[in-house]
Formats: sequence, structure tokens, C-alpha cells
Amino acid sequence: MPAPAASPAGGRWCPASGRARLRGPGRTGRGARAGRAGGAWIIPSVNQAGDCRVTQDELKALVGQAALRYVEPGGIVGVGTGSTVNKFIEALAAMKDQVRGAVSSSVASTERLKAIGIPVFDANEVEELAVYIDGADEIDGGGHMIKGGGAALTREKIVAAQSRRFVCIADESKLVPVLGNFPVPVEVIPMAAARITRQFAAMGGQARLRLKDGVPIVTDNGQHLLDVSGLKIAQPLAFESEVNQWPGVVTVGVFAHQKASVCLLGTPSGVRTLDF
Ligand SMILES: O=C[C@H](O)[C@H](O)[C@H](O)COP(=O)(O)O
Repeated sequence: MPAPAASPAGGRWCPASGRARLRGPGRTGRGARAGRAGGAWIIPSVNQAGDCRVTQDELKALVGQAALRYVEPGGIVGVGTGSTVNKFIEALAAMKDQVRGAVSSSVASTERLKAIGIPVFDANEVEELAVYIDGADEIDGGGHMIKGGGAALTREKIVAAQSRRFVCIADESKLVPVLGNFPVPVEVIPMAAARITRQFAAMGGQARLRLKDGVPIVTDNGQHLLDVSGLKIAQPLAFESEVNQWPGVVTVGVFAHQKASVCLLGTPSGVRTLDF
């Protein structure tokens, strides 16, 4: 294989595609900082084997790092939940002395934030946040999302609702034309689960109780989760409004009322910024 050409920022490009070439897993952290060239963010490193493929994990790290520029120095940042947000939290460690603290959307993120020395405030202690940074299971071209694959949807929606700006960070696999391929998570009061399952069946959806080791998952709020497949959500706002008013629904994992303002989408050629 011919040696890759150097990019303007010192990175290297796949000859055929012009894509940034990345090192293998683990090389995007220390010693491999993202740079900017020709409007696209790249990782200035190259796989020794000449492999142009980029792992999903590397794309998550790329957008986690890119999200730092939305964090206001001296402010309190809203922090979501999930594997992409974990990359953001890792990146945030580098500027932990520049933020007052965070409002977190889950016990898991709270633990990670505290572990790197960032104070975590209760949502009730903070009136408004400038920015909320979180991942998504799916995002459409209008910034509407499905969220809750990590069971944190209710607290995520609460923190998103008190934030002026929602910055979604995701790898490119999450961008879809219409929401619904990913089963929609719905947090429910356990005694209402069977009736809500029937209500989804009436609209063509199959709801399944989320289990772990054969027992229902219990959320941070002490409730259960349904995952609903078979839906195509062409009108996310109407869908969210409808399902959220069913008795026993705590939160539906469609984020249309709290949609993204910006999405940083990780692609092999860099971070694409989508404004909504
Ligand atoms: O409950 C979890 C959240 O909504 C996550 O933001 C979502 O599931 C995406 O997670 P990940 O970044 O791990 O794909």
C-alpha cells in the first residue's frame, strides 16, 4: 500500500477517499489531539497498518473532545449519559478548573464527574444552564432524537429542559432520515406497563419490558422501562406530546420538545456540525 499523504494539519489522508486516517483504538487520547483543516476536524495520526477504518469508539472520542468548545468557562454545564458522554467527561477533565461544576443526568455520570473532581449540583440548585451536552440513539435531520438506550431519559429531559442549548454528540451511525429504527425507550410506572404495552400495540408498536439478568431494569427514578419497536416517527413533536400524556408514562424517549440545537456528528473525515 502506498504511504498516505500528509494533510494540511499534519494528519494523513486515505488516497482514495480523502478521509483522515486514524490510529487504532486507544491512540485518540493522549498524544493524538484533534486538529482543524479546511473546515473539518481531523485526528492527526495514522494507523501503522495503513488501515483507513475508524472505530465507533474513536468517533465518540472525537465528538467528546469537540464538545469542549461549547462549555462556557466559569459556568455550570449540563451533562448527559452514555458512552459518548463518557468521552466528553474524559475530555472535560482537562478543563475542570475552568468550570464551576455540572448538573448531571444520571447516577453513572455523577460518579464519573466526581471522580475527575468536578462538583455536581442538584438540578434544583441551578435555575438555567447555558449548555447541555448529551448523546443520542438516533437523531433526524430536524434535531429530534430518540434517547434512553442507557435508561437515563427522564433526567436527561429534565436537564435539557433547563438548558438554553442542547449540543448532541454522536457518531454518524446515529443520523437517520426518520426516527424509529432504534426501539423507543419509555420510562413507566410499573403498574401501568401492561396497559401502555396495549396502547402501543394499537398504534403498531411492540413494547418489551427491558430486562437485565431476567429481571426488569430499575431506573435511577425507581421505575421500569419499555422498549418499543416497529414505529416510524415521522412527526416527533406530535408523538411525544401524545405518549407523554398516557397515564403511567413517566417520559417517552423522543426528544422533540427538547430537541438538539446543534449536533456534532463524528465521521471518518472529521466532525460535521449540524445546526437546527
Ligand atoms: O439513556 C441514555 C442516553 O439517552 C444516551 O445518551 C443514549 O442512549 C446514547 O448513548 P451512547 O452515547 O452510549 O450511544
